[in-house]
Order: sequence, then structure tokens, then C-alpha cells
Amino acid sequence: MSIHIGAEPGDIAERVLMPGDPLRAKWIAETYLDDAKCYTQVRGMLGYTGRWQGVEVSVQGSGMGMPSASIYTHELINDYGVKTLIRVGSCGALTEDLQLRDVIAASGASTDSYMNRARFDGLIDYAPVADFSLLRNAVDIAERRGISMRVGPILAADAFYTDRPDLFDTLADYGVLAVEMESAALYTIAMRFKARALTLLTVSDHIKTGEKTTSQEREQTFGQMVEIALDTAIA
Ligand SMILES: O=P(O)(O)O[C@H]1O[C@H](CO)[C@@H](O)[C@H]1O
Ligand SMILES: O=c1cc[nH]c(=O)[nH]1
Repeated sequence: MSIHIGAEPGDIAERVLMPGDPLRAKWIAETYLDDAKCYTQVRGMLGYTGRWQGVEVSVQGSGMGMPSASIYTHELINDYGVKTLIRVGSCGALTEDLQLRDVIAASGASTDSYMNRARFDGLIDYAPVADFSLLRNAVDIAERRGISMRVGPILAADAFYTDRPDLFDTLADYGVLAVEMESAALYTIAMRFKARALTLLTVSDHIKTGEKTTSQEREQTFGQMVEIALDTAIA
């Protein structure tokens, strides 16, 4: 057992989907995986292993924000030998051309988090990027499934509620599609420990229009993103 995941070595597959919401993890396991078994309930951060198309896949909640996601990413890779991590998250759209429920693949993640500045002594602005092979496979799979998926940069923010919404407009001017709260840490830690990572997101809120989905919809209805992620995990 690692400190935050109550699993024995071998309980977790080499390929893991990571929603922030542990109840989205439960929904994914129960809806999509064959023979899904829960391997951890530590802190309520549920994790399951089952099979997708005959291949072992796990789904592990990561919590909200980069400190929490960093812990799960670190332990999955270093304590359980996970090689492929695909985040399946919700996000706020920053550009007018995106709509609620659109699917995004995050090619890179800018961040306002201090975590990477601390990592590089404030000397380097490290650019966290997706694993190219996963991104390429996800694009092919989305096309094959007939799902329109935007590919582009996102912001991984420390705060959900911000006093500086004007910065979202500036970021949109620079091509940033959406805001979420984990991917800069996920991409950085995966790169550091030689694992592959990709973030797929579904638009749950529109920052410009104020439209939003409900908590229940965020938990249980982002199926197109999950299907792309599962196919990509085993490709
Ligand atoms: O839906 P999840 O995967 O948790 O992702 C997004 O939702 C949470 C905020 O509501 C943050 O974790 C953000 O990144
Ligand atoms: O981090 C997030 C996630 C969903 N919606 C937002 O506005 N921000």
C-alpha cells in the first residue's frame, strides 16, 4: 500500500484513467469496465480495476487541484508501476467557439501554480506538454468514433474562483481553450518519471456565457470523453 492509495502491488493496471471526481471514477468503472473491483477507498478517493475490450484498465480519482493530483500521479507511477495516465476531467471554456459538452485534448498546460517554479528554483518556466503518441492516438480514435474533439493548450489554475477573470480573456487571445486545475502537474510528473500522460476534458462550464452543467451531469454524463480515453489507453 502507498500512503494515499490502499492497493497492493499488482492491483492497479499499467493504464489508468484519472478523473478529479472519485464518483466519476465509480461511474466509469461501473458503466464501462468488465469485472470492475474497487481497490482503494482511502480518503474516499475511489480507485477501480477492470477490463476494457479484454485489457486491464484502472480508474483512479485524483481530487481537485495540483497538490492532490500530484500525490496520486506520483504514487501511481512510482509505487504501482503505472505507465499511461489519461486524465478525464471537466473544464471551463474560454473561447466563444466552444460549447457545453465539447471534448478537448490538452496539447499543453500553462499554469499559475507555484509548484513548477519551486521545482526549477524560479529559473525556468517549464512547459508541461502531453505525450505525443497518446495525443496522436486520441485524435485518430475521436475521428474514427465520429466525435469532434478540439486539440490545443489549456490553463491549469490553482483557484476555481478567481478575482482576475480578465486574465481569461488574455489567455484566450493567446489560444488557450479552457481552464481546469490539474494538468500542468500531471504532465510534469509523468515526464519526470518516464510515464505517458494526456488530458481529455469535457466543457462543463462556459466562462464567457455563464452556462453550466449540474454536478450530477459532471459525474455521470461525459461518456464521449471516457470512450476516447479508454480506447486511447489500450491503443
Ligand atoms: O472534474 P474534474 O476532473 O475534477 O476537473 C475539474 O473540476 C474541478 C473543479 O470543479 C477541478 O478538479 C477541475 O480541474
Ligand atoms: O477548473 C474548472 C473546471 C470546470 N470549470 C471551471 O470553470 N474551472
